[in-house]
Amino acid sequence: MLQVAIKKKLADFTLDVQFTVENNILVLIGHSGAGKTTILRAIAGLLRPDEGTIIHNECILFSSTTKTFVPPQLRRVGYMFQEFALFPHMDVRKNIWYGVKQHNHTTNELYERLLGLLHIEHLTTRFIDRLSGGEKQRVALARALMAEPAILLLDEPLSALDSDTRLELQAELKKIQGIWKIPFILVTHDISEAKALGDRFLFIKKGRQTAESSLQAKEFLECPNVG
Ligand SMILES: Nc1ncnc2c1ncn2[C@@H]1O[C@H](COP(=O)(O)OP(=O)(O)OP(=O)(O)O)[C@@H](O)[C@H]1O
Repeated sequence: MLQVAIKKKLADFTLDVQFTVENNILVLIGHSGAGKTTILRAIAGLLRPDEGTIIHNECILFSSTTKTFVPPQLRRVGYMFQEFALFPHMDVRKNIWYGVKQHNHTTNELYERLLGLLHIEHLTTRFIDRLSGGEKQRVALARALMAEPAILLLDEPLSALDSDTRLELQAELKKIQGIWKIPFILVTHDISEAKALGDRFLFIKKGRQTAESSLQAKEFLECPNVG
């Protein structure tokens, strides 16, 4: 379980949130500038909160009290950015293996499995600038999972895609979460995407959570707190 209780002074307000994530998908919803990406950056270790704790399975990743700050490369947090952050001068294979320290039987097996799961076997020698948006998304997801993260953060991962590809990849993300069984935190502005993917929802407004919910998708439609 991931436990987050942090405060961070930002330009216009103070981010102040407390939540937990089990091995399922938590969706962060809120207007642009509400603080969603800042929460992900704090969990990944790319930003240091002013106060609070971030604890994963009893391992303290951040604590202002004990002055603990585990650096990003030691956190086992996969982060899929809005713009994918793939390397254009490398082919798909190199992108997926980037950052993996060991090439052995286990990692080779994982690589083959991810190619199959994400239907990208035929793309391994293709350069990134020759891929469609949906293919890039799959490669970025394979790269994030190849590092065998204990937590996966997804910042609007499907926002650049057409609606058919989006639906297809939503189903794949859900399936992969079911197989990996680690906490996923997903940021989206799209309510139908939130409903399709989320097990729980956290509504963020000016750095504060306005409501937390484990409502089923149908009931979620009527929730008045979105935004
Ligand atoms: N390191 C920082 N120091 C101070 N203010 C920051 C910092 N990073 C972001 N901000 C500000 O904090 C607020 C929250 O930004 P954040 O990127 O977390 O929002 P968001 O909800 O992810 O928005 P979007 O949906 O547009 O991506 C914004 O007003 C932003 O300008």
